Amino acid sequence: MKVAAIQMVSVSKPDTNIQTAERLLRQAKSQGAELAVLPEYWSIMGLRDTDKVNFAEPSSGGSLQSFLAQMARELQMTIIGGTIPLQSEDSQKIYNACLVYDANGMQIARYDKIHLFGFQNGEESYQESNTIKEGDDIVSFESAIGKIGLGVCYDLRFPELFRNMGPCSLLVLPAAFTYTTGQAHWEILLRARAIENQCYVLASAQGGIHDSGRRTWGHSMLIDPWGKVITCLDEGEGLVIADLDLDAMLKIRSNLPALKHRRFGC
Ligand SMILES: O=C(O)CCC(=O)C(=O)O
Repeated sequence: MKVAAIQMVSVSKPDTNIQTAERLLRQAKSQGAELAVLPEYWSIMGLRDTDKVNFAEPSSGGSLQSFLAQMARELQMTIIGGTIPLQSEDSQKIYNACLVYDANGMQIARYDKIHLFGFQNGEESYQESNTIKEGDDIVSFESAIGKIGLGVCYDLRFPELFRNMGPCSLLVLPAAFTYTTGQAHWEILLRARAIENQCYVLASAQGGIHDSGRRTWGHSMLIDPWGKVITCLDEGEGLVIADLDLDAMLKIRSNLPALKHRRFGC
């Protein structure tokens, strides 16, 4: 199966971001992708956190959900819709939600980001819990290539989230890592998740300077179950695309059966 991760430098105008997402999804399809993932907050990343709340949709439907469903149906592709803001019980807070659509345009999974990013170093400060309501449920879904597990951005730092999904063929991570923390940790963490779970990891990022002034790290990539980076896009808009080789994954699991050697309770 050919999979693509789309990288964006989302601006403050959601309509412009929707046009960019559409163009890049069509490009992924034209290059043969059967599954594509958008980055975290692809429609609203250029906005300040407090303004993002105004774009939240009800979970029962809205224009971002219609767009994702329609693109999946038209392009006959599984679309992991990065994240979009969905309303929560608290009108001041949103869910940072990753919705998955199958090639018929049906929503088949929803994952709400569980771990909320907090960081301050004197120059930069982020506190997602001010505007985001955390999810509680670990989410994976079945596909033609086996189980696909979902995480969002900061979730990458919590290995137990992915372990608790059971063996997946592919972990997918829409993200918008900060430049500072991404430069230090992004690739290492992604490769660690691939190595310890002996599966593919597909990460779709924001990569550049946004209208809000925030700078993101980019480096969307696909990593194989041996921990090798197969393809990577440093900065700017675009996509990475590559084939998954499930036989190679099974061979790695058989040569080095670390998943079978787990000792629960030790
Ligand atoms: O974990 C990190 O260093 C960055 C996370 C992040 O930017 C986010 O979750 O929005």
